[in-house]
Amino acid sequence: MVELLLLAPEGVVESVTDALIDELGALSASVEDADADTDAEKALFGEPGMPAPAGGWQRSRIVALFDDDTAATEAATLLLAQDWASDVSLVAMRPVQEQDWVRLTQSQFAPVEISNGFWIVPSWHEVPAGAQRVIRLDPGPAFGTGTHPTTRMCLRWTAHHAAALSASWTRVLDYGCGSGILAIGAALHGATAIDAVDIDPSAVESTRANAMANGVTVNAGLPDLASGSYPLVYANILATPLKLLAPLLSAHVAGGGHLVLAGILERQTDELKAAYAPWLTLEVADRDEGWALMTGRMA
Ligand SMILES: C[S@@+](CC[C@H](N)C(=O)[O-])C[C@H]1O[C@@H](n2cnc3c(N)ncnc32)[C@H](O)[C@@H]1O
Repeated sequence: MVELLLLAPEGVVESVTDALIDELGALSASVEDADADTDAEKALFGEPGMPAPAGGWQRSRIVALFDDDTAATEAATLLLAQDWASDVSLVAMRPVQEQDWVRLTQSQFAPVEISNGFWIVPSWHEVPAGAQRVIRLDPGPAFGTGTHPTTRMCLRWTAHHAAALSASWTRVLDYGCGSGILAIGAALHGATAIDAVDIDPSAVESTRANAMANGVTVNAGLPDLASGSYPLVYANILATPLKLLAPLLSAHVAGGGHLVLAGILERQTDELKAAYAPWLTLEVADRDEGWALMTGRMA
């Protein structure tokens, strides 16, 4: 296979990628910030709920993959002949080494130990010796493989509190379930009635599939599914939505129940504490790679 490396200004990036894929036979086209890691780099995405600081990168690096030399040459010639593409430049045309992409991807996801004997293990790996509780999970479209510190902290909290909190496992809510990993982790520690909700329908599907693959029962659906109060509520989202969701999430925590929040950077903990103060007192329960886990108990 052969790849074309192109540079394009903000205004034409979409037209270039559309033309490459729809008309010029590219097998794929990826777009990156051409100024990444330089002084010219500008932030593009803000946090959810905040306006994006810009509509696109000033200059994008586009990498388009073709079957062979002839297809790549023809595509480059046709593209660069368009008058709307006069500011697009061809930086390189180079052969791409054939790779075993499946093997390469799999090699990047190793088993993760959450706490003593509690593991997350991709389906293509042997279960490590000594593992007592195992979540079998492969990377998929939904967030939550166990490699992110926010997920790991929630699972660690689950493992450390399972024995002391057995009364809380009767009803559990995983709000923003992604892959369903927290719900599955709770089920493996004895939770029985678990609702897992997400605004993204593909996350709901992933949660259902992953729960089934792990042989546990999780009731997954869109956020409307959450109803009434739960002795234990998890929400690993991000600081801005967690602040907006404070009244709703607090209303779902039963008297004496626990709220476990993640997706919060260490510098954001005071804001979160203030947002939840009308309902409960949040404290930092764990820290990992600049992220904080905050928990609180309803009076
Ligand atoms: C960081 S992922 C967490 C996934 C998983 N619970 C974990 O701990 O790895 C956050 C998830 O929350 C979902 N989400 C974001 N905003 C939401 C909202 N307002 N209501 C429900 N789900 C939301 C996203 O679609 C995403 O799947």
